[in-house]
Amino acid sequence: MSELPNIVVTGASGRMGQMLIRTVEASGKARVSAAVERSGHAWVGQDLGEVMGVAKGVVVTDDPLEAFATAQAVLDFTAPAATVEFAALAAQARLVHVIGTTGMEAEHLARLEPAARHAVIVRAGNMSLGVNLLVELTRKVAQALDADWDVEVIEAHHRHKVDAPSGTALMLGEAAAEGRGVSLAEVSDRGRDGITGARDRGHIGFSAIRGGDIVGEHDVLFAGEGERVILRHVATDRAIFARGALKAALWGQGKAPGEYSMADVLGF
Ligand SMILES: NC(=O)C1=CN([C@@H]2O[C@H](COP(=O)(O)OP(=O)(O)OC[C@H]3O[C@@H](n4cnc5c(N)ncnc54)[C@H](O)[C@@H]3O)[C@@H](O)[C@H]2O)C=CC1
Ligand SMILES: O=C(O)C1=N[C@H](C(=O)O)C[C@H](O)C1
Repeated sequence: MSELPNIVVTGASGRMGQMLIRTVEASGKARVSAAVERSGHAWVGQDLGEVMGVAKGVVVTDDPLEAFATAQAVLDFTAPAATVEFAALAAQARLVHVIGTTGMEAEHLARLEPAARHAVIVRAGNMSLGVNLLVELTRKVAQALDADWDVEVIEAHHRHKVDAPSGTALMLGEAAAEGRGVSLAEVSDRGRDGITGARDRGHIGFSAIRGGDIVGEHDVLFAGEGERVILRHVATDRAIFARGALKAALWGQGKAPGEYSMADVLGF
Protein backbone atom coordinates (compact mmCIF):
# COMPACT_ATOMS: atom_id res chain seq x y z
CA MET A 1 0.00 0.00 0.00
CA SER A 2 1.46 3.37 -1.10
CA GLU A 3 2.03 6.15 1.50
CA LEU A 4 1.62 8.82 -1.18
CA PRO A 5 -1.52 11.01 -1.06
CA ASN A 6 -4.39 9.69 -3.17
CA ILE A 7 -5.58 12.10 -5.85
CA VAL A 8 -8.72 11.87 -7.97
CA VAL A 9 -8.74 13.47 -11.42
CA THR A 10 -12.14 14.46 -12.81
CA GLY A 11 -12.65 15.00 -16.52
CA ALA A 12 -9.94 12.36 -16.96
CA SER A 13 -10.04 12.19 -20.76
CA GLY A 14 -9.94 15.97 -21.27
CA ARG A 15 -6.95 18.04 -22.38
CA MET A 16 -6.22 18.96 -18.78
CA GLY A 17 -7.44 15.67 -17.30
CA GLN A 18 -4.82 13.69 -19.22
CA MET A 19 -2.11 16.21 -18.40
CA LEU A 20 -3.03 16.07 -14.70
CA ILE A 21 -2.89 12.26 -14.63
CA ARG A 22 0.55 12.21 -16.27
CA THR A 23 1.86 14.98 -14.01
CA VAL A 24 0.66 13.37 -10.77
CA GLU A 25 1.96 9.94 -11.76
CA ALA A 26 5.37 11.35 -12.78
CA SER A 27 5.73 13.52 -9.68
CA GLY A 28 6.60 10.89 -7.09
CA LYS A 29 4.65 13.09 -4.64
CA ALA A 30 1.16 11.62 -5.05
CA ARG A 31 -0.67 8.89 -6.95
CA VAL A 32 -3.82 8.87 -9.06
CA SER A 33 -6.24 6.77 -7.04
CA ALA A 34 -9.30 7.34 -9.22
CA ALA A 35 -10.34 8.96 -12.48
CA VAL A 36 -13.84 10.27 -13.17
CA GLU A 37 -15.59 10.91 -16.48
CA ARG A 38 -19.17 11.82 -17.30
CA SER A 39 -21.72 9.02 -17.64
CA GLY A 40 -21.82 7.63 -21.16
CA HIS A 41 -18.24 8.65 -21.98
CA ALA A 42 -16.26 5.97 -23.86
CA TRP A 43 -13.54 5.94 -21.17
CA VAL A 44 -15.91 4.88 -18.35
CA GLY A 45 -15.03 1.29 -17.39
CA GLN A 46 -11.65 1.47 -19.15
CA ASP A 47 -8.30 1.06 -17.36
CA LEU A 48 -6.07 4.19 -17.58
CA GLY A 49 -3.21 1.83 -18.41
CA GLU A 50 -5.09 0.84 -21.56
CA VAL A 51 -6.33 4.27 -22.69
CA MET A 52 -3.32 6.36 -21.61
CA GLY A 53 -0.47 3.98 -20.92
CA VAL A 54 -0.08 5.24 -17.33
CA ALA A 55 -1.73 4.58 -13.94
CA LYS A 56 -2.45 0.95 -14.79
CA GLY A 57 -5.13 -0.52 -12.53
CA VAL A 58 -7.16 2.70 -12.22
CA VAL A 59 -10.51 2.08 -13.91
CA VAL A 60 -12.33 5.24 -15.03
CA THR A 61 -15.63 5.65 -13.19
CA ASP A 62 -18.71 7.86 -13.51
CA ASP A 63 -19.34 7.59 -9.74
CA PRO A 64 -17.53 10.50 -8.03
CA LEU A 65 -18.80 9.51 -4.58
CA GLU A 66 -17.01 6.18 -4.78
CA ALA A 67 -13.90 7.84 -6.24
CA PHE A 68 -13.70 10.48 -3.50
CA ALA A 69 -14.14 8.00 -0.60
CA THR A 70 -10.49 6.96 -0.41
CA ALA A 71 -8.74 10.13 -1.60
CA GLN A 72 -7.12 13.22 -0.07
CA ALA A 73 -7.62 15.62 -3.00
CA VAL A 74 -9.46 16.05 -6.28
CA LEU A 75 -8.10 17.94 -9.29
CA ASP A 76 -11.07 19.27 -11.19
CA PHE A 77 -10.77 20.90 -14.61
CA THR A 78 -14.17 20.12 -16.12
CA ALA A 79 -17.21 22.40 -16.56
CA PRO A 80 -19.09 24.69 -14.14
CA ALA A 81 -22.17 22.45 -13.69
CA ALA A 82 -19.97 19.44 -12.91
CA THR A 83 -17.66 21.40 -10.62
CA VAL A 84 -20.46 22.57 -8.30
CA GLU A 85 -21.65 18.95 -7.94
CA PHE A 86 -18.10 17.80 -7.20
CA ALA A 87 -17.70 20.59 -4.61
CA ALA A 88 -20.59 19.26 -2.51
CA LEU A 89 -19.22 15.70 -2.64
CA ALA A 90 -15.63 16.78 -1.95
CA ALA A 91 -16.82 18.74 1.09
CA GLN A 92 -18.70 15.69 2.42
CA ALA A 93 -15.54 13.60 2.05
CA ARG A 94 -13.35 16.48 3.40
CA LEU A 95 -11.10 16.41 0.33
CA VAL A 96 -9.00 19.32 -0.90
CA HIS A 97 -10.87 20.41 -4.04
CA VAL A 98 -8.57 22.08 -6.57
CA ILE A 99 -10.77 23.86 -9.09
CA GLY A 100 -9.31 24.93 -12.41
CA THR A 101 -12.66 25.06 -14.20
CA THR A 102 -13.39 28.48 -15.75
CA GLY A 103 -16.59 30.09 -17.00
CA MET A 104 -18.08 29.94 -13.51
CA GLU A 105 -21.04 32.36 -13.20
CA ALA A 106 -22.25 33.98 -9.96
CA GLU A 107 -24.73 31.15 -9.30
CA HIS A 108 -21.94 28.56 -9.55
CA LEU A 109 -19.65 30.54 -7.25
CA ALA A 110 -22.48 30.87 -4.70
CA ARG A 111 -22.76 27.08 -4.63
CA LEU A 112 -19.10 26.77 -3.62
CA GLU A 113 -19.67 28.76 -0.41
CA PRO A 114 -21.33 26.00 1.66
CA ALA A 115 -18.68 23.52 0.50
CA ALA A 116 -15.88 25.87 1.58
CA ARG A 117 -17.30 25.92 5.11
CA HIS A 118 -16.41 22.21 5.46
CA ALA A 119 -13.37 21.66 3.25
CA VAL A 120 -10.47 23.35 1.52
CA ILE A 121 -11.09 24.69 -1.98
CA VAL A 122 -8.26 26.15 -4.04
CA ARG A 123 -9.69 27.87 -7.11
CA ALA A 124 -7.90 29.84 -9.81
CA GLY A 125 -8.59 30.65 -13.44
CA ASN A 126 -4.93 29.90 -14.03
CA MET A 127 -2.69 27.69 -11.87
CA SER A 128 0.65 28.56 -13.48
CA LEU A 129 3.40 30.32 -11.58
CA GLY A 130 3.98 32.77 -14.44
CA VAL A 131 0.38 33.94 -14.74
CA ASN A 132 0.01 34.37 -11.00
CA LEU A 133 3.14 36.53 -11.06
CA LEU A 134 1.64 38.49 -13.98
CA VAL A 135 -1.48 39.10 -11.87
CA GLU A 136 0.66 40.68 -9.14
CA LEU A 137 2.55 42.79 -11.70
CA THR A 138 -0.72 43.93 -13.27
CA ARG A 139 -2.03 45.11 -9.88
CA LYS A 140 1.19 47.06 -9.25
CA VAL A 141 1.31 48.69 -12.70
CA ALA A 142 -2.38 49.64 -12.48
CA GLN A 143 -1.69 51.21 -9.08
CA ALA A 144 1.19 53.23 -10.52
CA LEU A 145 -0.58 54.51 -13.66
CA ASP A 146 -3.71 56.66 -13.59
CA ALA A 147 -6.82 56.36 -15.75
CA ASP A 148 -5.13 58.31 -18.58
CA TRP A 149 -3.69 54.88 -19.35
CA ASP A 150 -6.32 52.69 -21.00
CA VAL A 151 -6.22 49.06 -19.85
CA GLU A 152 -7.03 46.30 -22.33
CA VAL A 153 -6.74 42.56 -21.62
CA ILE A 154 -6.19 40.53 -24.79
CA GLU A 155 -6.25 36.75 -24.72
CA ALA A 156 -5.84 33.96 -27.26
CA HIS A 157 -6.79 30.28 -26.91
CA HIS A 158 -7.35 27.12 -28.96
CA ARG A 159 -10.48 26.61 -31.06
CA HIS A 160 -12.12 24.25 -28.52
CA LYS A 161 -12.34 26.73 -25.66
CA VAL A 162 -15.98 27.36 -24.70
CA ASP A 163 -15.80 30.40 -22.38
CA ALA A 164 -14.75 34.01 -22.95
CA PRO A 165 -13.13 36.05 -21.60
CA SER A 166 -10.81 33.37 -20.24
CA GLY A 167 -10.57 32.81 -16.50
CA THR A 168 -7.06 34.24 -16.66
CA ALA A 169 -8.23 37.38 -18.47
CA LEU A 170 -10.78 37.93 -15.72
CA MET A 171 -8.12 37.47 -13.02
CA LEU A 172 -5.97 40.07 -14.81
CA GLY A 173 -8.91 42.45 -15.19
CA GLU A 174 -9.74 42.06 -11.48
CA ALA A 175 -6.12 42.80 -10.57
CA ALA A 176 -6.08 45.93 -12.73
CA ALA A 177 -9.36 47.10 -11.18
CA GLU A 178 -8.06 46.42 -7.67
CA GLY A 179 -4.89 48.35 -8.44
CA ARG A 180 -7.03 51.29 -9.51
CA GLY A 181 -9.38 50.94 -6.56
CA VAL A 182 -12.48 50.37 -8.73
CA SER A 183 -14.98 47.56 -9.17
CA LEU A 184 -14.38 45.54 -12.36
CA ALA A 185 -18.13 45.02 -12.79
CA GLU A 186 -18.58 48.79 -13.14
CA VAL A 187 -15.79 49.43 -15.67
CA SER A 188 -15.67 46.25 -17.71
CA ASP A 189 -16.05 46.53 -21.55
CA ARG A 190 -16.66 43.15 -23.15
CA GLY A 191 -17.37 42.30 -26.76
CA ARG A 192 -17.27 45.62 -28.62
CA ASP A 193 -19.04 45.52 -31.99
CA GLY A 194 -20.57 48.14 -34.31
CA ILE A 195 -20.84 51.84 -33.44
CA THR A 196 -19.60 51.59 -29.89
CA GLY A 197 -18.80 55.26 -29.33
CA ALA A 198 -15.44 56.40 -28.06
CA ARG A 199 -13.71 54.50 -25.30
CA ASP A 200 -14.77 55.42 -21.75
CA ARG A 201 -11.96 56.76 -19.56
CA GLY A 202 -11.08 54.29 -16.80
CA HIS A 203 -12.76 51.32 -18.44
CA ILE A 204 -11.03 47.93 -18.70
CA GLY A 205 -11.54 46.21 -22.06
CA PHE A 206 -11.41 42.53 -22.97
CA SER A 207 -10.72 40.92 -26.36
CA ALA A 208 -10.72 37.17 -27.08
CA ILE A 209 -9.05 35.37 -30.00
CA ARG A 210 -9.85 31.68 -30.67
CA GLY A 211 -7.89 29.52 -33.08
CA GLY A 212 -5.93 26.35 -33.73
CA ASP A 213 -4.02 24.81 -30.86
CA ILE A 214 -3.01 27.97 -28.95
CA VAL A 215 -2.46 26.83 -25.35
CA GLY A 216 -3.06 30.28 -23.81
CA GLU A 217 -1.67 33.79 -24.34
CA HIS A 218 -2.47 36.89 -22.29
CA ASP A 219 -1.46 40.52 -22.75
CA VAL A 220 -2.32 43.35 -20.41
CA LEU A 221 -1.96 46.54 -22.43
CA PHE A 222 -1.64 49.91 -20.71
CA ALA A 223 -2.06 52.40 -23.56
CA GLY A 224 -1.07 55.99 -22.80
CA GLU A 225 -0.42 59.12 -24.88
CA GLY A 226 2.76 58.48 -26.88
CA GLU A 227 3.70 55.22 -25.11
CA ARG A 228 2.43 51.76 -24.19
CA VAL A 229 3.33 49.25 -21.49
CA ILE A 230 2.54 45.60 -22.28
CA LEU A 231 2.68 42.75 -19.77
CA ARG A 232 2.59 39.33 -21.45
CA HIS A 233 2.39 35.65 -20.57
CA VAL A 234 2.60 32.89 -23.15
CA ALA A 235 1.82 29.29 -22.21
CA THR A 236 3.34 26.68 -24.51
CA ASP A 237 2.67 23.56 -22.41
CA ARG A 238 -0.36 22.61 -20.27
CA ALA A 239 2.05 20.99 -17.80
CA ILE A 240 2.42 24.44 -16.16
CA PHE A 241 -1.26 24.32 -15.07
CA ALA A 242 -1.02 20.71 -13.91
CA ARG A 243 2.09 21.36 -11.83
CA GLY A 244 0.32 24.26 -10.12
CA ALA A 245 -2.76 22.13 -9.44
CA LEU A 246 -0.69 19.36 -7.84
CA LYS A 247 1.15 21.93 -5.72
CA ALA A 248 -2.21 23.32 -4.56
CA ALA A 249 -3.49 19.84 -3.65
CA LEU A 250 -0.44 19.12 -1.50
CA TRP A 251 -0.43 22.63 0.04
CA GLY A 252 -4.09 22.30 1.02
CA GLN A 253 -3.60 19.21 3.20
CA GLY A 254 -4.36 20.07 6.83
CA LYS A 255 -5.36 23.69 6.07
CA ALA A 256 -8.50 25.17 7.67
CA PRO A 257 -11.67 24.96 5.55
CA GLY A 258 -12.16 27.90 3.19
CA GLU A 259 -11.68 29.05 -0.37
CA TYR A 260 -8.08 29.84 -1.26
CA SER A 261 -6.35 31.16 -4.38
CA MET A 262 -3.08 30.26 -6.10
CA ALA A 263 -1.64 33.45 -4.61
CA ASP A 264 -2.19 31.82 -1.19
CA VAL A 265 -0.50 28.63 -2.38
CA LEU A 266 2.46 30.49 -3.89
CA GLY A 267 2.78 32.90 -0.97
CA PHE A 268 2.34 36.05 -3.10
N1 LIG B 1 -7.15 27.06 -14.12
C1 LIG B 1 -6.25 26.65 -15.03
O1 LIG B 1 -5.02 26.74 -14.84
C2 LIG B 1 -6.75 26.05 -16.29
C3 LIG B 1 -8.09 25.91 -16.48
N2 LIG B 1 -8.57 25.28 -17.58
C4 LIG B 1 -10.01 25.08 -17.61
O2 LIG B 1 -10.27 23.70 -17.37
C5 LIG B 1 -11.49 23.35 -18.00
C6 LIG B 1 -11.28 22.12 -18.87
O3 LIG B 1 -10.43 22.44 -19.94
P1 LIG B 1 -10.00 21.32 -21.01
O4 LIG B 1 -9.33 20.19 -20.33
O5 LIG B 1 -9.30 22.04 -22.08
O6 LIG B 1 -11.43 20.86 -21.53
P2 LIG B 1 -11.88 19.43 -22.13
O7 LIG B 1 -13.18 19.66 -22.79
O8 LIG B 1 -10.75 18.84 -22.91
O9 LIG B 1 -12.07 18.52 -20.82
C7 LIG B 1 -13.16 18.61 -19.94
C8 LIG B 1 -13.47 17.20 -19.49
O10 LIG B 1 -14.44 17.24 -18.45
C9 LIG B 1 -15.32 16.16 -18.65
N3 LIG B 1 -16.58 16.38 -17.94
C10 LIG B 1 -17.56 17.28 -18.20
N4 LIG B 1 -18.58 17.10 -17.35
C11 LIG B 1 -18.24 16.10 -16.51
C12 LIG B 1 -18.88 15.44 -15.42
N5 LIG B 1 -20.11 15.79 -15.00
N6 LIG B 1 -18.24 14.43 -14.79
C13 LIG B 1 -16.99 14.07 -15.18
N7 LIG B 1 -16.33 14.64 -16.22
C14 LIG B 1 -16.95 15.64 -16.88
C15 LIG B 1 -15.50 16.11 -20.18
O11 LIG B 1 -16.03 14.86 -20.60
C16 LIG B 1 -14.06 16.34 -20.63
O12 LIG B 1 -13.33 15.13 -20.72
C17 LIG B 1 -11.96 24.58 -18.76
O13 LIG B 1 -12.88 25.29 -17.95
C18 LIG B 1 -10.67 25.38 -18.91
O14 LIG B 1 -10.88 26.74 -19.10
C19 LIG B 1 -7.76 24.78 -18.56
C20 LIG B 1 -6.41 24.92 -18.44
C21 LIG B 1 -5.79 25.57 -17.30
O1 LIG C 1 -9.27 26.56 -21.64
C1 LIG C 1 -8.01 26.64 -21.59
O2 LIG C 1 -7.30 25.99 -22.35
C2 LIG C 1 -7.40 27.50 -20.58
N1 LIG C 1 -8.18 28.02 -19.68
C3 LIG C 1 -7.79 28.84 -18.60
C4 LIG C 1 -8.44 30.21 -18.74
O3 LIG C 1 -9.65 30.26 -19.03
O4 LIG C 1 -7.77 31.22 -18.55
C5 LIG C 1 -6.31 28.88 -18.39
C6 LIG C 1 -5.46 28.76 -19.61
O5 LIG C 1 -5.36 30.01 -20.22
C7 LIG C 1 -5.94 27.68 -20.55
